[in-house]
Amino acid sequence: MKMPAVKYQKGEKVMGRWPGSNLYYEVKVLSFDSMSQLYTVIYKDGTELELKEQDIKSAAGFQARSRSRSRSRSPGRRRSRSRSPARTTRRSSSRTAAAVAAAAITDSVPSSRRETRLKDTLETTAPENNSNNKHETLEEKQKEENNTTTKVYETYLEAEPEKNQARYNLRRRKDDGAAKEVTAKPEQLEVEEAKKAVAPIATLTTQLDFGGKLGAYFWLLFLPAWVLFLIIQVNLEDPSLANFPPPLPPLEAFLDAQALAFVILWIAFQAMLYILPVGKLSEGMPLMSGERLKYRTNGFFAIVVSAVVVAVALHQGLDLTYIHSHFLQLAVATFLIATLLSVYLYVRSRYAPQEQLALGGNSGNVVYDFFKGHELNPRIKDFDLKFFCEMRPGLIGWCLINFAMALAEMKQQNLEAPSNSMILVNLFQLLYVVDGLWNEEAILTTMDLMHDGFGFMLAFGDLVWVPFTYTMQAYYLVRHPNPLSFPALTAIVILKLVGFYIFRKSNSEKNAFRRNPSDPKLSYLKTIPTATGKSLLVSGWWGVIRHPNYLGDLLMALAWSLPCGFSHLLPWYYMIYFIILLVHRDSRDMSECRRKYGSAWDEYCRTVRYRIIPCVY
Ligand SMILES: NC(=O)C1=CN([C@@H]2O[C@H](COP(=O)(O)OP(=O)(O)OC[C@H]3O[C@@H](n4cnc5c(N)ncnc54)[C@H](OP(=O)(O)O)[C@@H]3O)[C@@H](O)[C@H]2O)C=CC1
Ligand SMILES: CC(C)=CCC[C@@H](C)[C@H]1CC=C2C3=C(CC[C@@]21C)[C@@]1(C)CC[C@H](O)C(C)(C)[C@@H]1CC3
Repeated sequence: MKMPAVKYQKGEKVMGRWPGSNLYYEVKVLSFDSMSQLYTVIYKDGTELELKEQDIKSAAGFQARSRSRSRSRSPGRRRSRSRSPARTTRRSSSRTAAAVAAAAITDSVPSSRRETRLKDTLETTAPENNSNNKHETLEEKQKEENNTTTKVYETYLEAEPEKNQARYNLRRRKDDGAAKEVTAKPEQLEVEEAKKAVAPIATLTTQLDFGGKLGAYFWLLFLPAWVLFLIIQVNLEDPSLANFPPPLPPLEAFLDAQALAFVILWIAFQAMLYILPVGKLSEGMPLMSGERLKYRTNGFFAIVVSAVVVAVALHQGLDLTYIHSHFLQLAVATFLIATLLSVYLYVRSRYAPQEQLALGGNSGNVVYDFFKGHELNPRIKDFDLKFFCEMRPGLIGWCLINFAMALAEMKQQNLEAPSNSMILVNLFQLLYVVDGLWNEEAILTTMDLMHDGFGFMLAFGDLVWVPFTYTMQAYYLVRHPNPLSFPALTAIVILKLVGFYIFRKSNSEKNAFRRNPSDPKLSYLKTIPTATGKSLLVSGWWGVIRHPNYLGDLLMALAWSLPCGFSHLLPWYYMIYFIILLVHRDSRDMSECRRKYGSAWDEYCRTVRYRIIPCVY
């Protein structure tokens, strides 16, 4: 069989396209892999990538074309015609190819800097294929108008993020040691290569979160103990810390077969609602492999059906105050289930294919990996365990428990209706959950779904922590009434609504942008392109602070604790925990984004200086 000729030879200097952009840089061909039909090239900054032939142009042809086209262009353009990437580097020797790509900035940078950067973009653009021609026409226009500049350029980049992902090997060849050899048939190569492109490498996780291996031991013991402590302490007549430690109930009081049966029934019921072919099938964000998973986003339907079923059961004489009187046993039963689930998740993560693993959770330490979780989207057929656990039994269970606490309060305090404080806590948290389920699709662009492995931390968090500690305010109010004056009530409601508005608007803005960056409704937003092909919002909510959604969430958390008054610290536990959680989450996210977006992220951080509270933090 005659082998096709290799177009570019080893050592040859050619122009290689930078992944996710239309920028071409001088690169040297290192090798050609006839199996995958990919060239390994090295950029001037030392980056080694694998490129397809169509993303390489011969240097001579590239310059000739640039020159002839430049002649017919504006003087500004002509002046720069012979500029090579090398010259770009000379002007600012520290700028790498990645940095230049990332710095093809938007309207947000001061105009002088913008011009300089725009030049980089224009001068290195190749005119070869149709899309490039389209690009170029747009650029010409931009140059003439000189005000919308790279916005158009960027829209073009963003229009094809998946294509970009599939076409480049973003993995540095230098790190390639652990990659498997390609043994697939030629027709499979395209897909296999796309998968290989950004698949995580089977290296050990070295950067450990949550206090590392020792931290994992600590959290594994502390988190369940803290839940038990809260439940026992808050139920004391005087839950103040002066009564710490609370008297421990006898061991047999922790376990209750009936409570376990209720929990299993509840989870099974939610699982049944989840798999019903009702509601939208939403697409998740592209995975490392380029694939997009489908999720049944019928959470709102699930909570409505659950409410109807609970109402019918109440009508039939079900005593929901059982939840209050057996809170401890229900929590222990749920903890057992979460632990079993985590063991299952740990075991299956050991057998999961490379491309389905999260970056973390592979430290080699069983306890740490069990705690952190390693498989990104563990599924049984189409049943997504992480999505289900995060959005259903715990979240809807939270509302059920709150409602049960309102009934228990009426029973305990001989009331005809729940107190105002209890009503506020119930309504506020119901709004939070219903909103989360109504906008269920938005969870697909959050950190948990996109980056974190599913292990004990999330399984326990979703199934135990959320329903049994987020309900602490309602649980507290059952035995510790806190009457509210009308002005206090009004102020708390306003605070909740302001927080909710910020939370919802900012989450929706990011979600809409991530789903369709070229959505005309978002065209007013300024963005920073990054070398990955994705952009970062730098105006709108995400231009005010780096985590506007956290700010809204924190204001809401404040509104949930205020109805409990200031007599005790425990109903404020959620507020304190949430500040710690979000500050830690923000720093985790910062490191992750810096790793992903490099200098573009630094540019974002320089532009948007504050993390969660404007002008403060
Ligand atoms: N009640 C609770 O217990 C909890 C509630 N939450 C809430 O859940 C929601 C989701 O939170 P979380 O997942 O932590 O984080 P975010 O929804 O804020 O997601 C962070 C990701 O958003 C993307 N991003 C960051 N900055 C920008 C930008 N400028 N432009 C575009 N995209 C950007 C990045 O991902 P990429 O670039 O890869 O798309 C980043 O990794 C929040 O509202 C939070 O308050 C969170 C934790 C607990
Ligand atoms: C201490 C410990 C075990 C922490 C685990 C953290 C989890 C409890 C939280 C991580 C992210 C969460 C989110 C929600 C609930 C809490 C957990 C699971 C969330 C589902 C609540 C409802 C919101 O509308 C939300 C969908 C935005 C939110 C997403 C993140």
